[in-house]
Amino acid sequence: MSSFYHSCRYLLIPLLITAILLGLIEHFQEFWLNWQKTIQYMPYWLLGCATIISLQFNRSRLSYIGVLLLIFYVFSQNSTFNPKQNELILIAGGLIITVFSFIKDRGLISVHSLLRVGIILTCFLTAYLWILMLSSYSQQMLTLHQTYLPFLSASNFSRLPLYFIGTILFIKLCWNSNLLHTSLGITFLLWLIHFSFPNWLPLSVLLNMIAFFFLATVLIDSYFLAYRDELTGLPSRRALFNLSLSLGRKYSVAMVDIDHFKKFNDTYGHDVGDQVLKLVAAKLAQVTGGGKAFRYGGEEFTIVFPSKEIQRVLSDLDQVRVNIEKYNIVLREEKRKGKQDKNATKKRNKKISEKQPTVNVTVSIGCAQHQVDQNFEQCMKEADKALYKAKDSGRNQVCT
Ligand SMILES: Nc1nc2c(ncn2[C@@H]2O[C@H](COP(=O)(O)OP(=O)(O)OP(=O)(O)O)[C@@H](O)[C@H]2O)c(=O)[nH]1
Repeated sequence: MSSFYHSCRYLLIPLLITAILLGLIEHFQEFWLNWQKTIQYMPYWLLGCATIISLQFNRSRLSYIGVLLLIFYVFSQNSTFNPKQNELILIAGGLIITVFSFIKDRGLISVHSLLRVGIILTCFLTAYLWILMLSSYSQQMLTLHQTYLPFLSASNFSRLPLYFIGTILFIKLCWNSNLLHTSLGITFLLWLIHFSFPNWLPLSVLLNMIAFFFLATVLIDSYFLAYRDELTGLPSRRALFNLSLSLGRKYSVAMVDIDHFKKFNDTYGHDVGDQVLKLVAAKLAQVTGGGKAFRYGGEEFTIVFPSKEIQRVLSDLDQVRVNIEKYNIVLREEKRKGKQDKNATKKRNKKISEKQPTVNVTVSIGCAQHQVDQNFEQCMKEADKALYKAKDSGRNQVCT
């Protein structure tokens, strides 16, 4: 369920937005056609900005593609391509986008830049060789086409490598969906649309859309970097203090701490400890009663109940405590050592999956209600005192 939610958030929703945007742009064509001159200049600015900002935020793949799209746009404004050149650019572009979805972001001025330039040239060379093969061995290709893929039109057959890599890119997006990959997928889609339906929407409009997605990716990613905890996915301490500014007079705060977590780490290792932190975070995120969970730091979490008195949240907190206590955590061994340990890890994994050992953790919770003349930090301190009380009284309980 959570992976479906993840796919929806990072893949299906942006794809839906793209489809809606395309529909709206087409529907309101007569309005924006009056602005066509301005729209024609916009890709220079928008793509230029997207390229520079992506670079600033270490999203060099978007910068590379932004620069290539700008170069293509400049050329297409000043000259026309013949059909073979068109096919070459289409296939090479598709290849570059797909390969870029498999490599990592690196600084622009580094040894990796040479590799990226090499990749771009190789993609052009591969597309060129395919086009050359189509024309040099036209008879053999025609036989191949008619024997194995007769349902494809001649133009679709010549784009076969593109459809093949498009499928690979789509599988990659489903497998490992994040905003950057989705942005690359949408670029691929709009690229294909431009070459398949050249008279549908002007290139400038499609490039403006791509620039919009690049900018949105960088901005949303930076927001998550600033306000989300990377390990657990919960909002971070910064997000907690942001929320505190918008709280009214009535609210309750709970501090949650995993019991004997040091011992747990020492027994099972830091990687398993991380797994447990993620699972506890997932349970805390499901707290009822309108509570919002945050990772405060280390193995400590905070839950804020806006507009709630303490008496109304204690049962919700106790329920979440029981949920965590009852949850059987299946231990999964993670790859945490070098290659030499691979075989040993495989053996361990096999053993674990045979026996499926499980562990349980408990949490202690301290809760306080905001008092008049108290600020947020003071209220948290009260919750922290209650947490110590819960620890001193034997742990695995909620105290006020
Ligand atoms: N795996 C993992 N461990 C962490 C992380 N952050 C903090 N810890 C560990 O959490 C443990 C906290 O231990 P303590 O503060 O001594 O408390 P405790 O063992 O939970 O004991 P009580 O709170 O008294 O029940 C330390 O061992 C930290 O190394 C993290 O991100 N991942």
